[in-house]
Amino acid sequence: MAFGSDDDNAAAGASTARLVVVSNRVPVPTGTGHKAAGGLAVALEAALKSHGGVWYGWSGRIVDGPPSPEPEQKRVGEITFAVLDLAQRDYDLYYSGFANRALWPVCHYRLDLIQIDGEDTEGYFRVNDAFATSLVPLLRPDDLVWVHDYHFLPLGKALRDRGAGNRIGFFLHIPWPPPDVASAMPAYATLLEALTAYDVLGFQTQQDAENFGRCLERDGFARHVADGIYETGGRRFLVKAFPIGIDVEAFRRTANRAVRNSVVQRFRASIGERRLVIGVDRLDYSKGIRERVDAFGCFVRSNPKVRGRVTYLQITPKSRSEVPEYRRMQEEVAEEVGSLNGSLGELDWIPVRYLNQTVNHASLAGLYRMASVGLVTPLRDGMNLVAKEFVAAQSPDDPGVLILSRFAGAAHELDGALIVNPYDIEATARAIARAYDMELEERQERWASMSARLPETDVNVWWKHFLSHLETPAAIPAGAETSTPPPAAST
Ligand SMILES: O=P(O)(O)OC[C@H]1O[C@H](O[C@H]2O[C@H](CO)[C@@H](O)[C@H](O)[C@H]2O)[C@H](O)[C@@H](O)[C@@H]1O
Ligand SMILES: O=c1ccn([C@@H]2O[C@H](COP(=O)(O)OP(=O)(O)O)[C@@H](O)[C@H]2O)c(=O)[nH]1
Repeated sequence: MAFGSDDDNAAAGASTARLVVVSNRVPVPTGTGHKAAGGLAVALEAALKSHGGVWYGWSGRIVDGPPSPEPEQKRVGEITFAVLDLAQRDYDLYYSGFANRALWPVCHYRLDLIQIDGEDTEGYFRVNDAFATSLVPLLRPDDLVWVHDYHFLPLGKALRDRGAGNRIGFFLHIPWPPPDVASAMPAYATLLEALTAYDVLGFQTQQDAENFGRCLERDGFARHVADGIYETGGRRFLVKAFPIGIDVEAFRRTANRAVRNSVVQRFRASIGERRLVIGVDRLDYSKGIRERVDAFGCFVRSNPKVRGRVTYLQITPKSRSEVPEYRRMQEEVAEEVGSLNGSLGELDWIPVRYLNQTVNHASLAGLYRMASVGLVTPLRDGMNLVAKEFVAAQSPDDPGVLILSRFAGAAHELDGALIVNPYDIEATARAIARAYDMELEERQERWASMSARLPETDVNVWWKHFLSHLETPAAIPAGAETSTPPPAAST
């Protein structure tokens, strides 16, 4: 089956329909002079500004009593931010429970970490229903609705059940595994059936889109009709890869200015002439941080000449700390770093600088640019924007080398990186050594090929591309229809 032979001309995004974006986190402006935080938030804000619209989701607040069913609304320019509070119990079941202890591990191929709990499952569907019930009165018949991520898999179906006839799209920011792994999800059949209610289902990579298509076909949830188009119950929908990216020009500009950034200057002074190896990740078991620390240790042990001459900076804000698997790995990583610094460090040299803090983009860009090596070695990752930011931040005259896990979505595009299997500690250590010693000419060649690819998935191209497909029902070219009978449905 083929997914997304590309009609990129469609990326014009000429729609005039109003847009309704739904995501768990909503960057509600806090005051005057507001600026959205991350690249994704900035891009979705740009999409909403160009169409006018509503950004709907969780307020970020947890309340003691029952939350109001009426969304709190705040209009800023062309965008209305509409958010619901969550009761503590609903947050525990829907977000910390089902989303982050069942869906997240399954989608990241970690069946050993999955927690299946009937109350979490019930809570997840109930919260999705509650979000749908409160959204329906805000919808106009012509609105385009764009739902984001694993928190809201059944939201489209819940909206349809409440009468929404709109075009509704869905984008999954995390991987979608093959059928044998995906079917370990609790309520798998209910989730898959619910997903067929969307008009467009977007994934980070071709592989994720294909995995999802195989789930649909293997278990009889839908029939493949042609080129990513599926059919069930008399309606058709599109399954396609829409790889996300960063705002390339904005990030390049930030990096160019970053030499003057005082945080970056202070850091430079503190490491002196030492070479910099950098990692930037949320503290998540999917990011492979422990394996990476081990690989760095192995690199130092097998290359005595680098002792005292290199600093590995790992910037790692804590994430989802209320989830036991995250708390456990936070302790494990801290222990690993402590043990490595204890055994390899010297009176005047600490090999790993480990920070549990969020660093802003302006400083990050400067740190990426200063680094000789960028370590992006997740065990599994939907895309990984850090990899793209690292490339965008480099100076063409003296670019650093990206070491990239083959299991990050970004590895499908950034072929100039040194691609590694992050489970193989010694091989990753050898890649660090190779990057550390790489000649300028090879570094420039590798960087140029990656840099040239960044604009293809620029985040503004990404949202225009997705919306152009959401606006226009997928047409099947004459003669392209397949005639495979639908496989028998399983429960
Ligand atoms: O909202 P949190 O629970 O604090 O988690 C933060 C976000 O993590 C995930 O990010 C993913 O999206 C990135 C952009 O598409 C992608 O590059 C990365 O590979 C994914 O892990 C999650 O999908 C978001 O919903 C969370 O807000
Ligand atoms: O201290 C930090 C750590 C991370 N980030 C940003 O958080 C995003 C992480 O996105 P990615 O796709 O790499 O992973 P996710 O955390 O979404 O799984 C990137 O834009 C990073 O620049 C940041 O601004 N400050």
